[in-house]
Amino acid sequence: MTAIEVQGLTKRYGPDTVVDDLSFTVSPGQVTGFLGPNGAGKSTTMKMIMGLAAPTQGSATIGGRHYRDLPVPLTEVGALLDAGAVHGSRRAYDHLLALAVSNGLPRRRVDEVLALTGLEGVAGKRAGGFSLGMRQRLGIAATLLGDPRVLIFDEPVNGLDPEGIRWIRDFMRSLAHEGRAVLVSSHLMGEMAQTADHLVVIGRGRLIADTSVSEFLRANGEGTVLVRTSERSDFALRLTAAGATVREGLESSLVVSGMTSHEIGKLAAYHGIALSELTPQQASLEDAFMELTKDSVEYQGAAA
Ligand SMILES: Nc1ncnc2c1ncn2[C@@H]1O[C@H](COP(=O)(O)OP(=O)(O)OP(=O)(O)O)[C@@H](O)[C@H]1O
Repeated sequence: MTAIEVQGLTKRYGPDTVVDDLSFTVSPGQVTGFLGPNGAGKSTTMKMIMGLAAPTQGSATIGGRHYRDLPVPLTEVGALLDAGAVHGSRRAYDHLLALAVSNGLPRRRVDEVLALTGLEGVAGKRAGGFSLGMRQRLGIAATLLGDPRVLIFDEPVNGLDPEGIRWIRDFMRSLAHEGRAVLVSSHLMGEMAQTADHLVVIGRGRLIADTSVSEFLRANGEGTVLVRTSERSDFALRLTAAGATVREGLESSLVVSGMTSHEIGKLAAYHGIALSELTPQQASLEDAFMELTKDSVEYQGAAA
């Protein structure tokens, strides 16, 4: 069953439509990256999924039910929407215990989630003294108390150092490998490309792209090679015959996919064709993302 289903979801605040007829699904067993520039409506969408904001129109369901109809929500869905939401004076263990008890969950889950998130050593310490990375881990531990099949994280790597980012990324992936559905928001394409299997991209509250990461990478130039030669049409035919896909690039260049630059160089040598350029293209995902969301960002800028 689809883990999260968002259908025609719309949120208006006064005259502003911040989420606009949004539909997408989040499937089990994968990390779905929820991407969009600042102010695109990601947090608002997540809040509506979690029953923290009421949709103006449309619906968001978890395992086929609205959040408000889940008998024990923590056992179905865990969400980290704001890592700062922990009382600084509370000890990590007590924070988790209070959540477990108030949700009717067994005490042993507290020890289990502390171990899962590598916080056993600091269980007795006050959260106020935690680094941002530790607070994020504590927030993630809380989402796992009810062992839910669905997890939602809003910008979990914001402000973390590379080690913290790496830990969160690996953890999200392991949760998905266990068959859980993981929805994680970010405004950084590069980060998502390394973490997610699937991407849902929004701008100005509207759906811009709903695609697998591999498809996105393919469509945005990863693995192409720029080739220049005076024997352009001849070499294009040779490349196509060898199984490559060739299209025209700027200034009489060829953009080749499906072959490495090494293979292309060897093919040229074999046919005695001189190349004046042979350059593997570094796909800039951030560029592709900016291009994709350009209109929504420009709108934001003009409105600000
Ligand atoms: N309670 C509210 N009342 C009025 N406007 C709101 C409210 N909450 C959010 N907004 C507006 O809705 C838009 C979308 O905000 P949202 O926080 O969902 O975006 P986001 O994609 O999560 O961005 P960010 O990465 O900056 O958090 C913004 O323009 C924001 O100002």
